[in-house]
Amino acid sequence: MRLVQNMCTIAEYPQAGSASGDGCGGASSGRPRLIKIAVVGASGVGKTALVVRFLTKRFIGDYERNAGNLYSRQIQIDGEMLAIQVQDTPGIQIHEHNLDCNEQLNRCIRWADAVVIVFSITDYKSYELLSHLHQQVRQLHPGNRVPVVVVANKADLLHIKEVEPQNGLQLANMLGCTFYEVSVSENYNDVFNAFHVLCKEVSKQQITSTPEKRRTSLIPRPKSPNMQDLKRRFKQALSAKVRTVTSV
Ligand SMILES: Nc1nc2c(ncn2[C@@H]2O[C@H](COP(=O)(O)OP(=O)(O)OP(=O)(O)O)[C@@H](O)[C@H]2O)c(=O)[nH]1
Repeated sequence: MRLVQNMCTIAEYPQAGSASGDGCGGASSGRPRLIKIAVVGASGVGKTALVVRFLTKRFIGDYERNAGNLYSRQIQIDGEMLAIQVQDTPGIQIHEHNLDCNEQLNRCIRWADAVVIVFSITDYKSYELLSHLHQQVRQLHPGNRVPVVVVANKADLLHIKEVEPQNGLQLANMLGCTFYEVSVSENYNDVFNAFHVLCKEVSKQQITSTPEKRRTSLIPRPKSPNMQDLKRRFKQALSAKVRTVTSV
């Protein structure tokens, strides 16, 4: 795993639509296709722990408020090597039911090909943020169905839960998102599956959209008629007609 940069420099990374950032650079340039994932959610829900667990299999037990780091790693999915960039974002605050989404967070969401929204089953407020965040993603990607996975974390802390995991599932279904209940501290496989499914979804989108673009550019345009040739053939036809008329 490689920690790329602090997210302040995120703009320096390939943007969606650029040669390596639009997912179509891999096949032609030999570079692996790039998949960019933003991990968002309230403070303390386990975003950093989730990202680090996915990338290193290790669990971080310490809590340190983070400013947002960008991690990169190559992983193989369905036989293809993909370059994954995961942006960990600072915890979001909610003020009187208004989402305090700063420009930094918006930039991360805009940058991403896919989003993981994390809440903790031990924190009802973090659950309430879920639909606000989902709305924010849809607003920042108008007309583009960016895949979103909802992760309900800290499933090992059932004795202090404030949210029924079932509620998380229902809400995720309503929003059209895939749902995963995980314990980052106890289970690596569920964490891996959540990211794996997301990467597969993005990869599928990239593959289906790219050949389409290519195909349309490869379809041979009907040749514009050669005017000289048309004139010649027209003259020929005319003179043949004239000949037929005079012979009659
Ligand atoms: N018991 C338990 N603790 C967890 C789990 N996931 C994360 N934690 C702990 O929760 C605390 C917060 O985790 P972080 O990953 O730092 O949370 P964060 O969402 O990145 O927090 P911010 O940086 O404030 O946004 C840490 O002490 C983690 O060890 C889990 O599945 N179970």
